[in-house]
Amino acid sequence: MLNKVVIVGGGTAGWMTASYFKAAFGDRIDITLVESGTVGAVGVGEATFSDIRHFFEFLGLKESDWMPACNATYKLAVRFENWREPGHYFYHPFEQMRSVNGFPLTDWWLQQRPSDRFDKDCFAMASIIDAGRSPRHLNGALLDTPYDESAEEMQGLTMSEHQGRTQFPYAYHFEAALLAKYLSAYAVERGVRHIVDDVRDVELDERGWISSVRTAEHGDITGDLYIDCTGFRGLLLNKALEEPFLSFQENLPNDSAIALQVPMDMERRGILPCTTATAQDAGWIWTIPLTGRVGTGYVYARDYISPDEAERTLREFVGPAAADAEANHIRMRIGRSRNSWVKNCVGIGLSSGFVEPLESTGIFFIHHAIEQLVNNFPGEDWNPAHRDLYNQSVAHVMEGVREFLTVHYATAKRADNQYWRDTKTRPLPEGLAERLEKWKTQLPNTETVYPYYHGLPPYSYMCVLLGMGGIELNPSPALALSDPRAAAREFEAIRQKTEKLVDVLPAAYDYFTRLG
Ligand SMILES: Cc1cc2nc3c(=O)[nH]c(=O)nc-3n(C[C@H](O)[C@H](O)[C@H](O)COP(=O)(O)OP(=O)(O)OC[C@H]3O[C@@H](n4cnc5c(N)ncnc54)[C@H](O)[C@@H]3O)c2cc1C
Ligand SMILES: N[C@H](Cc1c[nH]c2cc(Cl)ccc12)C(=O)O
Repeated sequence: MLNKVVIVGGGTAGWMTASYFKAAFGDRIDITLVESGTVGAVGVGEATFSDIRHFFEFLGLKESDWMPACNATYKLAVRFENWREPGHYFYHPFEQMRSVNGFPLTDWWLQQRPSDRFDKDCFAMASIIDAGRSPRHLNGALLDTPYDESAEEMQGLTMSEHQGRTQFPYAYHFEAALLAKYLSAYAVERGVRHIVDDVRDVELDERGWISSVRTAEHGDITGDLYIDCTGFRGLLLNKALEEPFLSFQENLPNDSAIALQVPMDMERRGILPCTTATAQDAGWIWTIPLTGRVGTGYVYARDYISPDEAERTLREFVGPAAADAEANHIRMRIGRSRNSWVKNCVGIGLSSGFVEPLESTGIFFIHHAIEQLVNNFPGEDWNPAHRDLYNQSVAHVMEGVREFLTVHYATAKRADNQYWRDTKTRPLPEGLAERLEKWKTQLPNTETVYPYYHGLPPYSYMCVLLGMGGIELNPSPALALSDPRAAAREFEAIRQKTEKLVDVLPAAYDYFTRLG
């Protein structure tokens, strides 16, 4: 039986993989995780997709178990500030797009324009976030949505099976290092062998497959399957097996980040329950509220700004609270390994691929990769079809997200300096130019977005196009011939429902005080 797995790396990817495999296979799998005591994890990665709830569910963990341990908060959307013009913002929320008479509500919005805010008119979430509300009532009940948390048909599905069935109303923010610690305890309790040591060498057999990893103090560690979770280094996949890395930089030039962890009195500040991405002269700054601090960072392109200037900009943006915070400068490798599974090695996490964290896709990539690897787990015969299916699925997810992020820059109205002007003339991933043309005629739908599963539904594209404001969008001509009253009623219903929810939902901070 093929059941001996060696994971190299103890960041988010390593521990998510170890704990999920234990939950999936129990004692029938033998896992050793080796992580360096000297090379740290990247230490960022605090915002997620709502799908991550299936990960915790799979592990049998409740929010009340893991959230307080990880200083976690709720994320109801990404809020984009200043991408169109100074002072403008919009949300990309976790909320299903409604449709009226077969047309998405955003299409009706283009025709009726009840206000200048598509997000407030079409979604309840925008006003709930503006008011700093929790998506759960103090008794733990979810805000008023059609989502049934306990519905049987919602259990045990993979992320791609869930897509389109429902939209869970929130994701999480958490402290990456605390999550890794929490998951390591979970995995070790269930039998994962944990070795703290440096992998110095990777031994290959005569076929070029990995036969062992050589550590500094624990000798050679052997397994059947090796998971490379060594981050941007790609020690096994890219270095030992020489799998090439395909860069996305011609589309997405941001190659660096500087991160700060800023302690704050969150009771006084309050929690805005979303990730904020504020456009800057050479990139953008993320702001992520946790229960005891704010995580923030500037994602930028070195071609346009130096690391020192980026650090100055970030510190100014945060203000005096950042004075004592230590800067973590990070060089980002943007793109993907040509294949993430090569021979008996699978790269998961940053070794497999990464795009800038504009839509918080890093942990989603990891979760997706783990689900796919469990579904395609190799047998004794190493049937290459499993490997090929896996590689195809991982490539589609990363290529789709590459395209989605490029859409943000290509369609942002901001064009006030060279960085932002260049975003309009960069090469586009193959097929995107044609899709952008289609979206000018008809808002994105399942037929016209990137055609393979990549985690983002068509409504996510609608939000970005309507919010960024750089291309002209038109309502479907059919709407001029249609009865407008049902759509008008829907806008009014959303307005009323939102008003009520803002009134009755607790402040996000108060909810977490209760949870902790
Ligand atoms: C600036 C930035 C912001 C991000 N923000 C988000 C976000 O908001 N949301 C999101 O989903 N994702 C985000 N990500 C991505 C997220 O951080 C990663 O996907 C996640 O942390 C996984 O990292 P990893 O485990 O692959 O690598 P790492 O965290 O780098 O871990 C690598 C591990 O390998 C070990 N290692 C390395 N070399 C050796 C060796 N020789 N021997 C033994 N062990 C070794 C290290 O000790 C470490 O444990 C962000 C990434 C960056 C760069
Ligand atoms: N897989 C979906 C993807 C998704 C749907 N709406 C949003 C909003 C934001 Cl900010 C990120 C991702 C998604 C999910 O995670 O719900």
